[in-house]
Amino acid sequence: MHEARDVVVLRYGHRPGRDDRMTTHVGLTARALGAERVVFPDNAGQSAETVRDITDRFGGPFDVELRGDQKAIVRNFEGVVVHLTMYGERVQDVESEIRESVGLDTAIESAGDGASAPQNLLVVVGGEKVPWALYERADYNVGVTNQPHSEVAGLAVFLDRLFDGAELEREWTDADRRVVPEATGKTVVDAGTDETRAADETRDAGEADETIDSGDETRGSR
Ligand SMILES: C[S@@+](CC[C@H](N)C(=O)[O-])C[C@H]1O[C@@H](n2cnc3c(N)ncnc32)[C@H](O)[C@@H]1O
Repeated sequence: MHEARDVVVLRYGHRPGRDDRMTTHVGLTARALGAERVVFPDNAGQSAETVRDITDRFGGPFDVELRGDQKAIVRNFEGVVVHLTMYGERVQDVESEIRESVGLDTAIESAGDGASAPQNLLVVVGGEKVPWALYERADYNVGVTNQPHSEVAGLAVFLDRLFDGAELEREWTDADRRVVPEATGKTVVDAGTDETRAADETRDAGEADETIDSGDETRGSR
């Protein structure tokens, strides 16, 4: 196996109020689907707080960073930069090359000698219009279909392709709570003891729902 590499998601641009819910969901999706870290613009403190709160309750490891220098992060990133855009190359055409470059291609990993060293990966998703320089700097401009949709949908599909579904089996550490998968119901247990919170189960699941939605003040649509 190669040494660990980091998958970092960068939310490029944020309009406070209008983008709160989308930015929060970019962070939650990055966390849930296998990234190590999300970087938000420094005016997205409310979204950062929500994602940190979910991580505290439902586990990690996962880091949230607030940074004001997004152009510099992209310019100076040491590793592979993927920019998700509807104008990009089809994800199904480039996913294997990207997986290989970050050491996630199982065929290459098992090849041992001769396999290139894994690199960190920066996945950039936009909000409002992103600068042309980002298209030029990116090692890959990748489209999840060449149809307009959302940064959350694009990120989710891209990460699942990147990890080939392995992220769905992830174990979480330092969680207070764990959701029990079931056909019907909303059961949450104490992660440490696995003791069912019988009386509180519906309330706890409801709290998580509320927190996730807390960035949505329905202040207008995109
Ligand atoms: C709602 S779009 C806005 C795009 C903006 N109008 C522009 O021209 O850059 C916000 C983000 O969603 C992502 N996105 C939208 N459609 C996509 C697609 N088909 N594939 C990959 N990412 C997509 C991109 O990261 C984009 O920056």
